[in-house]
Formats: sequence, structure tokens, C-alpha cells
Amino acid sequence: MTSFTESGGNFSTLGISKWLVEALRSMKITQPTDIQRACIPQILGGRDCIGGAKTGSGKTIAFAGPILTKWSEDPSGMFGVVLTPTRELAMQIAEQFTALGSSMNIRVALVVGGESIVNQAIELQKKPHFIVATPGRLAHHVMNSGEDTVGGLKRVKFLVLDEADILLTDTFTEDLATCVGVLPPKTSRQNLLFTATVTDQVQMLQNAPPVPGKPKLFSYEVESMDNVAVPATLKTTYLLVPEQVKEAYLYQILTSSTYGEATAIIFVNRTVTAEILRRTLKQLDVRVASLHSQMPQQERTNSLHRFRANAARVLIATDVASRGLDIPTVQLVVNYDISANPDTFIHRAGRTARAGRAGESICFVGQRDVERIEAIEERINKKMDQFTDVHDTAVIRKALSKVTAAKRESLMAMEKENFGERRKINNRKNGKEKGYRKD
Ligand SMILES: Nc1ncnc2c1ncn2[C@@H]1O[C@H](COP(=O)(O)OP(=O)(O)OP(=O)(O)O)[C@@H](O)[C@H]1O
Repeated sequence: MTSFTESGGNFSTLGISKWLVEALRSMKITQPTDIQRACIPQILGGRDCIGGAKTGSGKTIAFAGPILTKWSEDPSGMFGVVLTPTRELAMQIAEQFTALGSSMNIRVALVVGGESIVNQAIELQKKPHFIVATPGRLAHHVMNSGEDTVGGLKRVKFLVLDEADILLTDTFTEDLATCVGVLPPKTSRQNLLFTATVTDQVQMLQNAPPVPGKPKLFSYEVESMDNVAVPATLKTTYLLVPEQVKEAYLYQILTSSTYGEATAIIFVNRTVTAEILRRTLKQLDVRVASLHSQMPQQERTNSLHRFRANAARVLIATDVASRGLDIPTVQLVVNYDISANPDTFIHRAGRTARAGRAGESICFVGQRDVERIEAIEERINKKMDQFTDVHDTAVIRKALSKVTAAKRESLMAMEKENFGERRKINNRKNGKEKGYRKD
């Protein structure tokens, strides 16, 4: 059974407020998914909650629904804080809260890196109902602003860690502690953790002893019948590709009769690869945008807008785009590079095949990637099929020479613009790029 199978009940019977049921209905959301059905009543009942469910299965409404219901009973002061690992995901969640709560005049502050600190402080002083933030930037405000700006945090009723597994890694420990340090004590707030990949750190919290004076933690993982960790509607394939001709294969796929119109995200491991690919594909007239941590925030935001609006149909991205982004039109995810962490595959591939839709993931496999693919197959409990839509001779004949020329020009332009040097300076300023930056 998938999370999108209807199995009775609706949002009203789960306890969601009438105004919010209406708001959901206007978005054509009427039947709760499994994770929503399980978690909403428990959260409304005052329990902390750890929710694990596949990508695209509706975790956001599983927490937004009950929080907004509770808030509307007493819509004053700062009510909740939602923390996420990336800026773009924070933007998306802030937009969702704003859209859902618009009829109730909700005020949502977005507090993320790369945007004006002063403007954010002004927003915080206006006492928004909700703060959606990346931990680094919220920690900055906590440490550098006065009571008038962050004092309201002392009274929030809810803390949400979305993509909890990554927020519980070392990268975020310090900032998370700073943020949580100014919230009310654990016993006086509800803590909600959601993730598609329940890691050992998340499990440790599941097994934590009960907090005296607090309802027992509710921990729920949606079980799939087949035990497969990716959506049932996701087709997973691999393609053996020699390192030197990866660009040509990618170009061939993106311009083939099957995928020539497809909306696609291409995941790479390094910002420099993203930049080379973006420039190369642009020269070859593919409508392309990119998203990585070496871009100024305004460019990141513009890129994502262009991609969402289909002004670009291919997005080249590092793992800043692998978590949570909900772009229903994405049909294809290419793992151009394979990540060393199998969970990363789950999140990347999860940018397609969302909410019961079909989608496809292709992994480019070089000689050194074989073990990584095996680890992914073991993690997701599913064997990938071989991708057969592209043929070597056709690739060589049609694509290689023009792709090589376009790549050469791209590299020359990047050298002229000093891309590598700028990257090193940025890395020194921000801590080394690991897909996530402390922002
Ligand atoms: N009950 C529902 N009925 C129909 N669509 C829904 C329902 N709940 C959520 N959706 C839609 O499903 C999509 C995926 O939801 P959401 O972004 O919350 O997934 P997620 O589980 O958080 O995924 P990820 O793990 O990738 O962050 C969204 O477009 C959302 O609007």
C-alpha cells in the first residue's frame, strides 16, 4: 500500500480545524496520507513526535496541519520554530505555512543565510507567529540580537526539525544547541522530528527515556509492504559510463526522444562539476539552471524560480537541492556522480515520483562507483535495472565532438573568470563545502 492510497478518514475527523480543512481543500488536498493519518491526532494530543516516511509522502502537512490548528486556537506571540538544513527548503516551508494560514493573517518569518540580517531582525521584532530557519542564521540572531528580537522564542510551543537526520549530524550540533538553548524547556514545548531516512541518531531519540510530566513520545515509521525505501512509483536504473564521456552521455539522454522534453534534476558531488555542466549544456542550447553553494543567494533563488516555472527544464545541483524540495513536475533525476552515503541517493531520487506520481532515477556508474551502487541497492532493498535507452555508438557519433568542444569553451571561460580561485576563497570563508553549509 502506498502512502497515497485512500483508506478512509479525512482531515476533519483527524482534528484539523475547519478553516484549515478548507485551505487544504482549495489545494486539492482532501485525503490524508498514512503519515498524516498517524501523526496528526498524536500531535494534537500534545505528544512529541518522530515521523519517518518516504520522500514525497506529505510529511510537511503532517506537522503543519496540527501546529496550525493549535495556533489558530490562540494566535498570539511566537508559536513555532521550524528548522531545516537548507535555505531553499526553508523558503518552501515558509511559503507553505503562509499559503495555508493566509485566511488567518498568519505572519511567518524566514531566517536563512545569504539574506539581509538587518531585515530579518526587523521581521523578528514584529513577533511573527512562525519562524522558519536554517540553524546557522537563527543561531546568529540568538547570539547577537537583544531581547526585543529573539525574546519571544522563550515562549514558542512547537519546535520542528524537518530533515531531522541531517540536522542531528555534527555539522549542525553547535548551531542547533544555540537555537534550542533559548526555547522553553523540553517539558513546555512539543518537539516534532520528521525525516525520510531514520538514522541511528534519530533512533537514539526514539529510544530515549520518557520525560517526567510529558506525554509519551510518539514514534511512527510508515511501513511499506515491500520494505523498499523509495516510492513505489520510482523507476530506478543505472548506466555504466566511462568517466571521460559522462557529459556526452548526459547530453544524449537530455536530448533523446524519450527525455528531450523532460524536467530533470542532475545531481553532482562538487560545485565545480555543476558549473562546468551548466555552462556546457547552455552552450548546447539546453534550457539549464544550477543550484549550489558557491552561487550568491539571489542567483540561487532565481535559478530555482526559473526551474519551478519551467523557464529552465534542467537543474544542475549539488546536495543543497537534495532535501525536501517539492517540484511536482520533475520527471527525471540523474545521479551524475554517486554519493558515498546511500541515504543521499534516497533524498536525491525523492525529488521525483512525489505524491504518487511516476518518476525515474538514473545513476551514472563509473568504475569506482560499483561499491556505492551496491550499498544503495542494499539500503533501499531494491535492485536497479540497467538503463538501455542510450547506445554507445550513437553517443560517440552524435554527441561527443560537440559536447567536448562546448566543455572546452566552458573551462576556458571559467579559468578567465577565476572560478577556482573564487571557490577557494569562499570555502575558506564558509568552511569546506560538503553539500551543506553552516548557514
Ligand atoms: N494528503 C495529501 N493529498 C494529496 N497531496 C498531498 C497530501 N499531502 C501532501 N501532498 C502533496 O504531496 C507533495 C509532497 O509532500 P511533502 O513535500 O510534504 O513531502 P515530504 O514527505 O516532506 O517529502 P521529502 O521527504 O522529500 O521532504 C506536496 O506537493 C504536497 O502538497
